[in-house]
Amino acid sequence: MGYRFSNLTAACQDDWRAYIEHDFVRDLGDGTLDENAFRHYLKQDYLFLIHFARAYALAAYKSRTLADLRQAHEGLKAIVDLELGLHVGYCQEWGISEADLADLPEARATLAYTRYVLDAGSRGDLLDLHVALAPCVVGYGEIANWLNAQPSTLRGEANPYDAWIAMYESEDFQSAMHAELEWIDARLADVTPARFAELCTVFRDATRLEVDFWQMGLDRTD
Ligand SMILES: Cc1ncc(C[n+]2csc(CCO)c2C)c(N)n1
Repeated sequence: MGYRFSNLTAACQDDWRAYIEHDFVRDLGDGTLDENAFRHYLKQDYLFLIHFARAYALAAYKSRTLADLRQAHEGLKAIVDLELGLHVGYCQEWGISEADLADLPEARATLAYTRYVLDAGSRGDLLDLHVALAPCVVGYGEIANWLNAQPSTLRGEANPYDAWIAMYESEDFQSAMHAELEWIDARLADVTPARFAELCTVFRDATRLEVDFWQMGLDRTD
């Protein structure tokens, strides 16, 4: 008993490192990532964000307290009112129009990951849902910090992906990540070992699906 978020990453260290230090991430950091791989990722990420917004709506439905309901509402609003708009603008800078995004076929890796999160949350409680979302929310913050610690990472105009790194290292994003960590830490503090084992499975599976999402970008698979 007395678990914390770090016990989840420790329980699936190999999968977690494979996600944080994926070749897609390394190439993005040193600026060598194939531009078409990045475009493929950006397009699929638009669909990912839409389903992620649905997951926050599911979190609202699963909330037992006003505090949890407000948190889910904030997450949903952030994606629908802010992040999707920013994403569409960012896609345009990469030559992807709104029309391209509107009739995009969903890649298998996007389908698998997003529906897995929604299913883990539907089957379980609010903690299962947050644990399924955590590789996304916490992982991208950790990736930005990991990239900044690598000597091979190139920052500024020399790297076409600099804006991507800047987004996830930003204070706004890092503080949202810490709020999520605190929420999960508080709930993990009193779960039983059997319950923790269930949550580890959810966390590991979602992490593996993040790895597949990066790989989909590199391979440009549908
Ligand atoms: C495959 C994939 N995984 C994670 C993120 C990052 N992300 C998406 S929504 C969100 C929560 C903040 O509202 C975060 C951190 C992404 N873009 N694409």
